[in-house]
Amino acid sequence: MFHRLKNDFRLSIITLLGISAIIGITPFAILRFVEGNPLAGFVDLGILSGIVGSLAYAWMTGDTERSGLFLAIIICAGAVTVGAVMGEAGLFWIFPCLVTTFFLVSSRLAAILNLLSVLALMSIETAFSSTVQMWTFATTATVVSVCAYVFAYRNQDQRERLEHLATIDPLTGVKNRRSMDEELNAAAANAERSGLPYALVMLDIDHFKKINDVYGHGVGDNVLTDLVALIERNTRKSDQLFRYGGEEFVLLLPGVDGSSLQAVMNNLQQVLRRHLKYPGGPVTSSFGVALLGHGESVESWLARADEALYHAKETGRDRIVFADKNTQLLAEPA
Ligand SMILES: Nc1nc2c(ncn2[C@@H]2O[C@H](COP(=O)(O)OP(=O)(O)OP(=O)(O)O)[C@@H](O)[C@H]2O)c(=O)[nH]1
Repeated sequence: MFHRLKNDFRLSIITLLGISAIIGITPFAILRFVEGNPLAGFVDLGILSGIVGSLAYAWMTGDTERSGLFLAIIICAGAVTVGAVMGEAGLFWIFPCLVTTFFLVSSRLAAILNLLSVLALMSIETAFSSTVQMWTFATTATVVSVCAYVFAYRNQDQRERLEHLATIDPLTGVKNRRSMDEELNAAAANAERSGLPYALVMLDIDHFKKINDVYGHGVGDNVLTDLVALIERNTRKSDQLFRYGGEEFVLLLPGVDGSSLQAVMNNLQQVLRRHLKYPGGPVTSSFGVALLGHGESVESWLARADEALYHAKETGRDRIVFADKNTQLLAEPA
């Protein structure tokens, strides 16, 4: 539970706001009934049920986009209804709602929802005691919305930047090992659900240390970026490349097995042999390839590909080694 809250920003916001709203609104709902205003009491109860429903939906399905939107609509509609039913005393509820929407949906959608809510309230004659009060309300609501918009925009921008820094390898621009773990787990879950075959390739540049030692790290870096460009140009859009560490990469190939996998690998090896170069000549690579077995864990899948790569290195480099389902190694002709 804490893991989900920590890793899913919107879920944590929905949970925090949902619980705050429940704690904040419940005493008012009770008070309305005690004071003999059942209409307002039922409005509060309706809002509370909507919030609880969105919260439960978010936790059960993980679909925080839809539940966030649902929650934003409920609180805006709720605030407008409270303003309509209670008049002046109910108007203040719109202000926390105007800020909250920016945490639940995209900034643009939040701005639209806020505008619609303020216009809806302004169209209810009984909600305001005078025209001056109505325009004062409209102005303050706009100021609050604009400030919340600027804050949410900056916040989202910074979050995206942080996410980029945490998941992308700065040298090559491909995803790093951290994102790889997530993607491999997602692939294994999808394979289990849909039966789609997945292949994993561990690729390691041969004698890379020599390139660095003789020509310097700058040349080594260029070889790494050239390798990534070549692989990306010669694989499908659905394939994903990750930097596993140093001069080692992992390529995740969905939807290939058997002979098509062999063809993909042979083509990739040829492309790299032909086009990957450093000032001292061509650069070769070794490959360990493993198909995801039925019910196999990601750890075992990676270990088999790693073992196959080790075998490729041990048996002369510049080779593709396929690991079969039972972790026995099948050396392919280079
Ligand atoms: N230029 C550059 N070098 C790196 C980077 N990351 C790791 N390396 C170097 O990669 C080299 C890896 O060397 P080894 O693990 O001995 O592998 P190798 O020389 O390729 O030998 P084999 O894999 O056995 O063929 C080391 O010299 C690291 O310093 C990087 O980002 N840029």
